[in-house]
Amino acid sequence: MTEQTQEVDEELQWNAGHRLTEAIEAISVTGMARRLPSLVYRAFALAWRVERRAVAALLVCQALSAVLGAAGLLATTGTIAALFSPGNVSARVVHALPSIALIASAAGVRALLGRAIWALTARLSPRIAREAEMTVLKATVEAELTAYDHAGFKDDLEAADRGADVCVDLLGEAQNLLSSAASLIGAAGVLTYLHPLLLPLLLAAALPEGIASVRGARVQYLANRVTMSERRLMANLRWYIAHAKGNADQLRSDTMGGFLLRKYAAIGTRMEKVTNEAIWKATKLAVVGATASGLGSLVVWAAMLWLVATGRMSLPNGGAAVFALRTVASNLQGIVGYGADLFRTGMYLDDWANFLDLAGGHRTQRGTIDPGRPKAVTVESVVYRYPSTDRTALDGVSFTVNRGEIVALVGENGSGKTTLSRLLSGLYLPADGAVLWDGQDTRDLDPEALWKRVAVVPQDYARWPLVARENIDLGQPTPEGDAAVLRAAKASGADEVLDGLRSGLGTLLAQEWFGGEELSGGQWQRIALARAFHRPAGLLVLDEPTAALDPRAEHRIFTGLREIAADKAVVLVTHRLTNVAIADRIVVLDHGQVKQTGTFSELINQEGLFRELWELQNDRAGIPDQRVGSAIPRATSAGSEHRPSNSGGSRATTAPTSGGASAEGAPSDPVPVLVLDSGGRDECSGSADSGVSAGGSAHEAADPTQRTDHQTERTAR
Ligand SMILES: Nc1ncnc2c1ncn2[C@@H]1O[C@H](COP(=O)(O)OP(=O)(O)OP(=O)(O)O)[C@@H](O)[C@H]1O
Repeated sequence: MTEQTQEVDEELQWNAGHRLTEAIEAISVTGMARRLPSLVYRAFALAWRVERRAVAALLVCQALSAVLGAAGLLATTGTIAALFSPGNVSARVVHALPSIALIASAAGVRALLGRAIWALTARLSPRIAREAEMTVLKATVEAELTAYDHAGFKDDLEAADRGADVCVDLLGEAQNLLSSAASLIGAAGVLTYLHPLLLPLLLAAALPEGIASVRGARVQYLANRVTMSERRLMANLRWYIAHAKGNADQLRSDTMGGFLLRKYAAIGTRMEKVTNEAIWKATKLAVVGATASGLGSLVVWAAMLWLVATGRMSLPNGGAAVFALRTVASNLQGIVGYGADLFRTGMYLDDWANFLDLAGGHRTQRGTIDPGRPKAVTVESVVYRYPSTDRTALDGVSFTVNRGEIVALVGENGSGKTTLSRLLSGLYLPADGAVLWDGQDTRDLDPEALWKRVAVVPQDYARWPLVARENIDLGQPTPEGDAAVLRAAKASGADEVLDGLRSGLGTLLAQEWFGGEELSGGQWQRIALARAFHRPAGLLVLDEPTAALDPRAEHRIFTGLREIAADKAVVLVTHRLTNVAIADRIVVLDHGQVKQTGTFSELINQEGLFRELWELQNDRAGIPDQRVGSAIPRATSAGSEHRPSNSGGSRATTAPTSGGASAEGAPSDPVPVLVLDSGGRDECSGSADSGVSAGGSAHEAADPTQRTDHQTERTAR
């Protein structure tokens, strides 16, 4: 058995916030109780940010309700005392009437206040939650891109989302706790007045249940936090299994369904185990707490009976104490229950607050200089390492791209091209060395101002669920409005896409949304290019900008690129080496280091990685149909000059040969090619050697370097 097969497969898992879990485990029950006032304060502070008047009204209603509660209880005592006093019954009832009237009016006004409190809380709660969500979103948008490469960032983000969600309960719980506490204070005062022994006894009786509730809340929160990573993983898998439209075909054709469902079920089982353990633990705590408190209550009632029986408390006071005891007990229970709820909510709220701090840790804290459109962007001995790995993605890279120039980045997979393009466009900051925009370090530049000067077409461009216009102007129209959008669309070939849309620029590009239209991969890439051309940028970064384009569209991009580059610095990342011939300079990367720099003709004429890659790209000796290879300009023949004119992309000048033999001289079967026009019609059929393309150009059909990788591969098959 090889060493490799002995290794255990890594489990699919996200990074749980262990440090947070440990911190929570360390919190004592008294510590937790001490936190409650600060949580109440936090809830009201959040509400205050949302609507001050409503909060003020809420507090006034609560204070009034508490005062009326205490007054009602005192009146109860007065009523009982009057009823138990000596004299005839009617005189006693008359004597009790004012107290009874007070009890009734206090209860009525309290009921009204209760409705007002409910309405105010219901009005404020969703707004608090939205405010909390907005804060999370804002912190996320303001975080450095590299935050997403940090282990645990997304977990923390999800916890923060959850924290924002529970904010909807926060005010209700805080206000319930507050009102229980206010009523308790009134009732406790009355109880102490009736006999000082009763209140401490009652508090002692309620304590076990309180402790158990808070501990139970902690147990449940911890389980929730621990399983959060799993839940996120399940949500991701769900997306891959059911929602990802792009995967749906492969899931079926690769018969992956069963395998992924088993993975999904396994995570669910793992999660259930943790949840069940937590439920069991919380239930045990609750039972122990309730039993202890129940026994405590027995002691309290026994004590009261003893006080009355031994004459230490009068009978009327004993009657009033029954009411007071019940009120205090129910308020205590309210405090325990709402306190535990609030404590749990508070833990989620901590996640929210911690995320804001963490995002603060990643928040873009750079300079404030507005760089303007750069004349030159220089990479100076740049080193970059992704946070999750010790490997160096870029190691001492240096070069300059000037306005009006096109610099191509070339290299094998993983050599650092995309990373470098992100550093150039200020999305990442180097660990060492510097990226200079007209001599100014990107660390010192205002990131927003910098990004306004950059247009990037990344490998994975966003397919925003917006209308076509917004997908091109990105919600940032220029004073020219649609004219500028259409000009950009024309430059990228997206004008043809727009022509086919039901409502032109106003068409919603999201099929899954009612009424939306769906574009093909290449059509989306044209839109992504139009986006970049529309931006008033000084630096244009194109990362495999034509990977999904058909030969005609790709030709259009490369013939127009020089014109677009006239007033911009352009960085082009591509594996299709024919296309890099347009560049003024080519930087060849290998394992994060610059291996070669030069023009196309310089590099093609010297031994080195570039020439090696070029030859490999053009070598189709292993492909049975040698006719495909025969149309490719060979490195040896390209040695003199393969750079096309500035106005155009390279075109094959060699007509495809007919027939053909493999490298070994064996005859090969012609490869059938089916050519469809844009309407899906079978325009013409033939073999690869027929030299006919969708556009009818023999040149384009014959030159595989003008095709997408996908097309080339299909033709080869
Ligand atoms: N988010 C990330 N976290 C950790 N490592 C990363 C991350 N993105 C890229 N890398 C690593 O950085 C190195 C350079 O990656 P990069 O994407 O820049 O290469 P590339 O030249 O653009 O590759 P390709 O030609 O495949 O697009 C690789 O080793 C890759 O594994």
